[in-house]
Amino acid sequence: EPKQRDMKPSPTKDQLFSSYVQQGQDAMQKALDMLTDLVVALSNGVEICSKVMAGTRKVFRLQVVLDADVDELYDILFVRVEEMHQWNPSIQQVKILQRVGPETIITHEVSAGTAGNLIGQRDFLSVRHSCRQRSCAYLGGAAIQLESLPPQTGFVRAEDGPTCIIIEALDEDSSRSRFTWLLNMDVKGWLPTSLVNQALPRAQLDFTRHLRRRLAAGGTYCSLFPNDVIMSMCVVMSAYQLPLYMC
Ligand SMILES: CC(C)CCC[C@@H](C)[C@H]1CC[C@H]2[C@@H]3CC=C4C[C@@H](O)CC[C@]4(C)[C@H]3CC[C@]12C
Repeated sequence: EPKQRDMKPSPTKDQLFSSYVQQGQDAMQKALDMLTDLVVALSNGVEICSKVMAGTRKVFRLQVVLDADVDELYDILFVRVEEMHQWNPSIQQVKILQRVGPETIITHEVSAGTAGNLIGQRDFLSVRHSCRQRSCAYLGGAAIQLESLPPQTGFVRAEDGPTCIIIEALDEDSSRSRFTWLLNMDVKGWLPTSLVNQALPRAQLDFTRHLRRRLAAGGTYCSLFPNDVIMSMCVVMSAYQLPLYMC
């Protein structure tokens, strides 16, 4: 009876938080399990690993070696996740809504509706869980629902997850890492499957390209102005004969 359901006490903060941690851990485990029995295909010379899950959803695995150690990648991808839009034009915003604990956060993400994005703008509500180990880090995530942030008009609420990213130090050179990302996304909306299945691996490649550029810029990366903008500012400022330290 609806009346009785209304009377159910709402969960306490502790109960809520431990359920978020649990959802994050479950997502990570589910996503890790999905990484088996992938099918390799070649698309325009790019190797794409995928498999079709129950139903029609296709999941994609991207695996690359990056020029960064596990700490740096963990820092960029988890600790400073809110800065992601500064180096990744596919993302408009990542906002941490709630810090559930040192390893678990609730995030709201908005993708950019840029020209290269065949799918259009989406927003996501996720629980993200991380597990930092000596020579590797795991980042897991799943879509969640929050009464405080229901799907907004004008936005298509998509679902990212269960998903995971595995960052492992290379045995032969721990200043480099193997980056494995399982993308398992329901983009929602009425779109042909073939278009979605083309756009998703492309979004993964784009992400990697931007991440590589961010890593190459390293510690000198300026969050407010990309390097090329700084250079042109220097040119303009020196034209006005401003002291160079102001550049
Ligand atoms: C194809 C269209 C709809 C979407 C394109 C943008 C996609 C690729 C973007 C939107 C939000 C993004 C996610 C936002 C937050 C995180 C948490 C971080 O710890 C690892 C990266 C990860 C998991 C991002 C991966 C890339 C992502 C899924």
